[in-house]
Parts: sequence; C-alpha cells; structure tokens
Amino acid sequence: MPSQPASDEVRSAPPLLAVVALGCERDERWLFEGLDLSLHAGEILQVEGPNGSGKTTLLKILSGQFHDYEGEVLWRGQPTSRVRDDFLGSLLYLGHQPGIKGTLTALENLAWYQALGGQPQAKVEARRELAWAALDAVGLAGFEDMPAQQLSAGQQRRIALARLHLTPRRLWVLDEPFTAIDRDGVQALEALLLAHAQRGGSVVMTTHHRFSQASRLRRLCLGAKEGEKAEQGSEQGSEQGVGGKDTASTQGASA
Ligand SMILES: Nc1ncnc2c1ncn2[C@@H]1O[C@H](COP(=O)(O)OP(=O)(O)OP(=O)(O)O)[C@@H](O)[C@H]1O
Repeated sequence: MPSQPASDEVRSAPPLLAVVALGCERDERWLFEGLDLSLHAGEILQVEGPNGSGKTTLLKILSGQFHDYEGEVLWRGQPTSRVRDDFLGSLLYLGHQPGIKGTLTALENLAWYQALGGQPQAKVEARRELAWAALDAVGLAGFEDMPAQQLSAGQQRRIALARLHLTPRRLWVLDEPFTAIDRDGVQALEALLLAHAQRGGSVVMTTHHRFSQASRLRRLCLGAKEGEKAEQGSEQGSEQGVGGKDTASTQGASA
C-alpha cells in the first residue's frame, strides 16, 4: 500500500474509481441511471438505500462482476475493461455472504485465499505467519484450527474480514461488512477502514451501520425519492441521492 499521497497529487490525479452516466435496469425496473461519481485516494463511500434499491448490484458493477449496465466504469481514468489486470490486481471485494468454506479451518480458508492471489510469491512459512497474524487481528487467535462451520456467524464473518489484513489492495469494495459483528468488532473494523483511507486506499461499502466518525464518509443514497435526498452532511462528507426511472427524482449529480 502506498502512503497517503500529498494533497496536490490527489487533486491532480484522476480519481481511483469513477462511474460516468451509469444506469442499470433489472426486472424491467431502473435501479439507478445517469449516475456519476468519483472516488479519490483516501475516500470512503457508503452506499445506502432500502432493500432492493440496487446497492449490491452497484457494488458488483464496480467490482467487475456484473456487466449488464449503461455507462462507464473507470479505473484511474481508463475504462476498467482496458486496464483489467491493473484494476483487478488493485481490488479486494468481500460479498454479502462470508464466502468461506465451512469444512476448512479458519487458517485453511486464508491459505486458500492466499493461493488464489493473496501472496502467491511469498514462501510457505511467511504466508502461514501472515495468515496467523490476520486471524489474530480479527480476534480469532485460538480458533485457527477449528472448521469454519463450527464457528459462530460473527466469527465466520471475521474470517472473511481477515482478508483485509492479508491481501494488500488499494480499493476495497465491501458488501455489508459489519453484518454479525459485535460492538468491539465494529469499532475495530471502523478503525481499519479509516486507517486504510489514511494510507491512500479507498473504500466503497454498503452498510446500514452508522459510523461514529461520520465526517470521514461520503454517502450515496440509492432509491431516493424527491425531497428525501438530504441527510446529515458534514464538513468533509457529502451526500448524493439517486432514484430509478420509476421514482420522481432520477438524479445524476456527481458525488
Ligand atoms: N440475480 C438476479 N436476477 C434478477 N434480478 C435480480 C438478481 N439479483 C438482484 N436482482 C434484482 O435487482 C434489484 C436490486 O437488488 P440488489 O440485491 O442490488 O438490492 P440491494 O439494495 O442490495 O438489496 P438488499 O438491501 O436487500 O441487500 C432487486 O429488485 C432484485 O430483485
């Protein structure tokens, strides 16, 4: 991970991630359209909205997993399709489900991630140490060798979150990362997200969780109807509401 870039560099560089005139229709319903947004190094974007408003769909588009959309997704100013290797090599996506294998232990699950692309170049012993450290960082010391299916829902989520410690990637796209996490875990995860942003990383996430440091966030609200857009602003934060074609308030202002 690079260190926090100088502010001049942030201003002059293209955003890490941007979407231009993004629209997505599913089941004959526009989830969003005309969406423009850009995410610079050091920014955290929280995507909010009611159930079914398209939050997961948007994250899947942003992480290159869903392609049935209008508009463009840009990585450092280039269409992601043109810089696919650089984009995917900079991306860490954690889905709504923990995405772990229940029959494997916590350590084996992380070894599996490492083999998929975490640190393929690292030596076996070094990889193992990194995996132990990642599990320790998410409070799973002592549970390393237990099959994941014997762990609680929150502990299973923590195995998935250990990847944030394990795999250094600049852009984190996280779907409901706070699900099933207890109060201490929530605080630790908030701190981890903020530290990632301070180091020059960026985060896009869906969550209904309210950050204690809300001023560090930008918010995008999907499914907003006219007049519902504004919520709490902040000195550094900003908010954008975007509705679908079936609402009265289709908007596409830049976030
Ligand atoms: N695999 C799919 N095939 C067809 N339509 C889908 C599929 N997945 C989601 N949809 C539709 O897309 C719409 C948005 O779904 P999405 O999961 O993006 O919403 P969401 O805002 O993340 O919802 P939630 O808060 O419930 O997780 C829903 O109306 C849903 O029916």
